[in-house]
Amino acid sequence: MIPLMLDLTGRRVLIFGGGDVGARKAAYFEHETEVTVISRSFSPDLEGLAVQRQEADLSSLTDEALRGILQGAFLAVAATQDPVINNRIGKLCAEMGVLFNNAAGEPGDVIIPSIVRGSNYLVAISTRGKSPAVSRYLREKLEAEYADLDRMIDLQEEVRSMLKKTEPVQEERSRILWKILSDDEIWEALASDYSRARGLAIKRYLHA
Ligand SMILES: C[C@@]1(CC(=O)O)c2cc3[nH]c(cc4nc(cc5[nH]c(cc(n2)[C@H]1CCC(=O)O)[C@@](C)(CC(=O)O)[C@@H]5CCC(=O)O)C(CC(=O)O)=C4CCC(=O)O)c(CCC(=O)O)c3CC(=O)O
Ligand SMILES: NC(=O)C1=CN([C@@H]2O[C@H](COP(=O)(O)OP(=O)(O)OC[C@H]3O[C@@H](n4cnc5c(N)ncnc54)[C@H](O)[C@@H]3O)[C@@H](O)[C@H]2O)C=CC1
Repeated sequence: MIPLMLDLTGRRVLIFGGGDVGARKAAYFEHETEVTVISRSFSPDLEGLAVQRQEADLSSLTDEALRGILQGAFLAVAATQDPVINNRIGKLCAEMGVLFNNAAGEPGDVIIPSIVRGSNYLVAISTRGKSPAVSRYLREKLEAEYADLDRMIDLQEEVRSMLKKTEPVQEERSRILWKILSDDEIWEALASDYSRARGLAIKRYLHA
């Protein structure tokens, strides 16, 4: 398996099963595209999410009826607690070319990762399905360790464009950017005062 960053605009995502896990998966896609949750009951966690609901008892639906629901979908998530139902949806998705994520049952062709995000970056973490708790653990570590990453990216972007005008040698530009990334004092300053961090970077590495 390999990671891809997807633009889901205009693609339909379906979540089968509206329990706590279905609600978490729905929240994952909520701001990206149109999401419909199909279930016979709906968790309170779904309240306030911008998702459509469709009430249905999946075990009483024929394959033909399920195919009708899946028609035109880009990705489906099976999140009922019944692996038989989930796997059945997976089989139909495979036939129809719909991407499939299985929250409980035989793995589909998509894994939902843990995500660390800022306005300038996106990190997706997976253990290839072996230990979701480790994915979450790693996400929390990264969030704590790199709380100022957004500001470092801003600083790198700024210095990088300054260097392009003033430093003709590419290796030298790269060396300076790495120096800034490796400077603990600049990271420390970024936590509270961007302009001080920026000043330090310029003084130490651009006018050296
Ligand atoms: C394969 C995968 C399929 C998929 O859903 O795509 C899957 C499967 C299963 N997870 C289960 C349990 C837990 N899942 C979590 C948490 C998350 N699970 C997520 C993804 C994935 N979970 C995919 C693999 C990801 C990877 O490759 O690492 C995350 C990353 C994303 C998200 O869901 O949003 C999200 C963390 C988000 C965050 O906080 O950053 C926790 C921890 C917690 O909640 O504290 C627990 C309890 C502890 C534990 O069991 O580890 C069980 C039931 C096991 C049982 O019955 O005992 C199954 C089914 C099974 O294993 O059969
Ligand atoms: N992939 C993941 O990240 C995780 C997966 N799990 C597993 O995911 C499964 C779901 O967990 P929860 O959401 O906590 O369970 P839950 O029991 O709270 O929710 C299941 C939902 O599926 C619906 N449902 C079940 N059978 C149905 C049917 N025949 N027709 C229509 N709707 C139906 C129920 O109405 C309910 O809304 C469990 O097997 C759990 O072990 C658990 C934790 C994380």
